[in-house]
Amino acid sequence: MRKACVLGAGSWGTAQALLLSDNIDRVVLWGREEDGIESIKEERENKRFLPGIKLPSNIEISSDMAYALYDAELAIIAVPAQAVRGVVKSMAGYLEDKTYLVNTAKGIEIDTGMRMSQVVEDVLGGEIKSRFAVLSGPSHAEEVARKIPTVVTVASFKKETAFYVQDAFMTTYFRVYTNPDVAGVELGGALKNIIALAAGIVQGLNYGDNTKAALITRGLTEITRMGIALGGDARTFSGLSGIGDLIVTCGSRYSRNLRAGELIARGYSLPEVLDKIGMVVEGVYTTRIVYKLAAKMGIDMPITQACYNVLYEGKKPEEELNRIMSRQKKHEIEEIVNNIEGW
Ligand SMILES: NC(=O)C1=CN([C@@H]2O[C@H](COP(=O)(O)OP(=O)(O)OC[C@H]3O[C@@H](n4cnc5c(N)ncnc54)[C@H](O)[C@@H]3O)[C@@H](O)[C@H]2O)C=CC1
Ligand SMILES: O=C(CO)COP(=O)(O)O
Repeated sequence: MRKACVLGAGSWGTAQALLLSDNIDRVVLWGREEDGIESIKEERENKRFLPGIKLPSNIEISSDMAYALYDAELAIIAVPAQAVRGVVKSMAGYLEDKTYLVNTAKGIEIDTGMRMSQVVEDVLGGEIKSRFAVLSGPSHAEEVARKIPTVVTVASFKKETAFYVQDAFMTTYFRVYTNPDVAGVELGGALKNIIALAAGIVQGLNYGDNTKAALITRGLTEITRMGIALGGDARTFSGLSGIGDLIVTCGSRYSRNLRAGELIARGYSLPEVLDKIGMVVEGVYTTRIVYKLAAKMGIDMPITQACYNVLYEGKKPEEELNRIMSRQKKHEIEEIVNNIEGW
């Protein structure tokens, strides 16, 4: 009998348990007791994070990490990025040699600037790399749980691991592509959340579709610039985990980062916004660390800088937008100009 476990009983963890339960005999959804594990167990529904979706009988609910990981061929990490190190530390004693480990958190560790694969390796050691993968792409829990066609990417250092994870997740409504570019896939998923916050801010200010389209497009330029500098392949940012995720997160009514930006533009303070959303808003943390990394590395990231100023320096969104619009004139794509003599 095949067994998998999902660590993190929020919206994405619950949606992934549902997804895996279509392909794998037993799925254990693990969460902390304070996350209402007992009521999820009794009601067969995660009313707080994924209301309206009943959990099938092959999903077990547990707050016992040893039980969740025992004999599992696959373990999924689905907690906020800043909690990944702690969760990986607590699973270390129970993770079996045969278990594949897949991270789905989209973020960068604030204290270290590490990507999630680096955090996992830092805790578990280099041997984990051959069994590790990252799953990312445009995929809101609310739609996946309703079996709405969704397409994502799995990246791994090892081809066989990527193929294994692809098979484990693929269903008629969930299609998975493979990609060897772990850094690129991770960075696309993390950096798009900053742009989603900015898109929410312009939406909240009642600017039009022109502004949003410009922000998405220039946001992709910014993501790609930093993504390459941190080790990603430029082509990955034109894929599902790059522009794909950017499109969904800047347009979907389910996007937490987009909604958070909107509330900020309407004058709510950051703590009020986080309280109102009630789920993790990864872009708030990613903005902080990426702003610092960009300054340290000398990388031009005007949208990230504007987000940082609004979130952490008390600057007015309208003024930040004005500042971006009136920067010095530029070519759209430097690389094209550099290759044409006389330009
Ligand atoms: N919700 C979605 O549609 C998607 C979310 N993701 C990513 O998945 C990650 C988790 O997001 P969501 O499930 O949406 O967040 P959420 O806010 O819905 O749930 C997070 C869960 O993790 C738990 N948690 C927090 N700290 C913990 C810790 N130290 N130990 C154990 N559990 C802890 C929370 O109590 C909560 O149950 C994020 O990085 C997000 O970007 C990725 C793709 C889609
Ligand atoms: O990454 C996600 C969907 O792919 C979820 O993040 P948001 O809810 O901010 O869009």
